[in-house]
Amino acid sequence: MTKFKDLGIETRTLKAISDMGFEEPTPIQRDSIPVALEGRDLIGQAQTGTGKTAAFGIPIIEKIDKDESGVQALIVTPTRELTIQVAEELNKIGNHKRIRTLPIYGGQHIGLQIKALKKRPQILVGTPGRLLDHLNRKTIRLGELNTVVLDEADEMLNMGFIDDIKSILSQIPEEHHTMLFSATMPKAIQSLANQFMKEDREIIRVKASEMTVTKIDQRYVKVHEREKFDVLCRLLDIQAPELAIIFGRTKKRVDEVTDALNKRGYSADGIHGDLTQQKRDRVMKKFRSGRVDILVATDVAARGIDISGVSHVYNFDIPQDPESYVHRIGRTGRAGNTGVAITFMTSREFDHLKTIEQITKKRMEPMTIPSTDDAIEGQQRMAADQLINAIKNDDLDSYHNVADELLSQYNARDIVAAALKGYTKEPDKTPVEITPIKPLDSKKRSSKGGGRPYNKNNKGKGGRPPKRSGGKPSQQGNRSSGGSGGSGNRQNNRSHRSFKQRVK
Ligand SMILES: Nc1ncnc2c1ncn2[C@@H]1O[C@H](COP(=O)(O)OP(=O)(O)OP(=O)(O)O)[C@@H](O)[C@H]1O
Ligand SMILES: [Mg+2]
Repeated sequence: MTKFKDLGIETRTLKAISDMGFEEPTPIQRDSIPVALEGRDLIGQAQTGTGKTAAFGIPIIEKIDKDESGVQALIVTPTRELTIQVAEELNKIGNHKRIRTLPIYGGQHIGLQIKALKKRPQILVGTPGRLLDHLNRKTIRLGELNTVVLDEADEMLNMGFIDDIKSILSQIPEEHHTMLFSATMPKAIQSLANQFMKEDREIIRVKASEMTVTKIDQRYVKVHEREKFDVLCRLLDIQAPELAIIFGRTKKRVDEVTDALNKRGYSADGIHGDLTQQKRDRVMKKFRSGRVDILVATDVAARGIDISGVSHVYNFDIPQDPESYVHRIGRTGRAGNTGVAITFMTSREFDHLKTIEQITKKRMEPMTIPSTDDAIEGQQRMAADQLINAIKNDDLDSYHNVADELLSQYNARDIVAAALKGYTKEPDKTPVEITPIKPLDSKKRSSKGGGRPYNKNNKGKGGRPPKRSGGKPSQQGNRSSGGSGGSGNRQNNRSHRSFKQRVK
């Protein structure tokens, strides 16, 4: 079995890798690192969550020359959140070598970025728009650059970033090497490779019979549009995800589902391209730290985002194309963990489901809609788990006197049942407002091109363009919460459901 030290990596980087808890290289790392160390161009394709970041991050750190003062490596990513995450991972890999990586993304104060750039980071990670902005202002110079990575390269094509990328690449020295990484490499990527890469580029594809990770249990539920939200709540009650991501098609959808979940006592927050960067950062931090357990998102969170503990992904709306499906469900089942992905499909979207299955070469198992009774039982089982957990882990001595008193007066079965009832979140019927959306039009999808068509008018500066979250989102902020009432008295908020907290 190949070890990191067999790949020609120096001690300080090996130490950093070991600090990160990586014991041995993943296949994409094993195959890519030597090629990248040689300075050759490469296209790397491997399933979601299999360590592509370190596959380019480790050789980049290895090749940085600390005696040079300019930017030596540039990583371009499609979203701000991914930029932040990739920069964090590179800072970890370069920790002992003291290599500085700086994230550069739209929505963040440009003055602060200029200040940080003056500290001379050796590596930049950024979104195309903001990088270009700095290049135009001459606050970033790439005269000493020797490595460029396009992470999620196909997505940057979909988003119409090609012209920005061309402009960026036109400002770097002739002598450089380029790496493209993604879990999906539709045919359109070929023209990108022809334009930007050397002919002797290496294509590294980690062989897998399916495009998706086998450890993700993939299912679909056939639902009516109007049933979707209630079915979602029942599934959450039964499956009790550790952390879950729910993908919706539009920004409005994300706002509505987030509000509705909170009204029903779940702890959810939403993310999409219309939120300020501060809000986006806050939401991601809350979700990463587990302060909310449900992230409701447009596809803005589908690519590359790595959050441990995401046990379930729900496609509240079936994704527009198979690539989007692969990336969305790939937010779970990462780094060898298991995961569950459930896709809601209305009867007119069957063609879409079939297209996804064809491209991923994986069948989704049908699932029947759980009943309210199933949901109640699911909740009771969760309550029982909490009780058992407390019996095993908590100091219960101070409760024994009262417990003995109860046992002398009541039957043990009733006492346990009452305790369980106290911890059980009974099905919540609080009215919520979810505006129905039209099913996907099956004619829209062309499976050949691989993803959404390139549309340069959709380009946005430094962040997500408005296109794929659809709708007319700018007016969503003042939406009334509908005739729900009674949302303030929830006591079953998920974040307050631990046994200890509820006892108090
Ligand atoms: N060699 C390794 N051993 C153990 N864990 C690893 C290793 N390499 C990476 N990881 C971890 O695996 C997780 C997924 O890695 P990463 O985000 O790089 O995946 P990816 O292939 O880029 O996925 P995506 O296609 O979704 O972008 C991260 O938490 C990372 O820290
Ligand atoms: Mg990645």
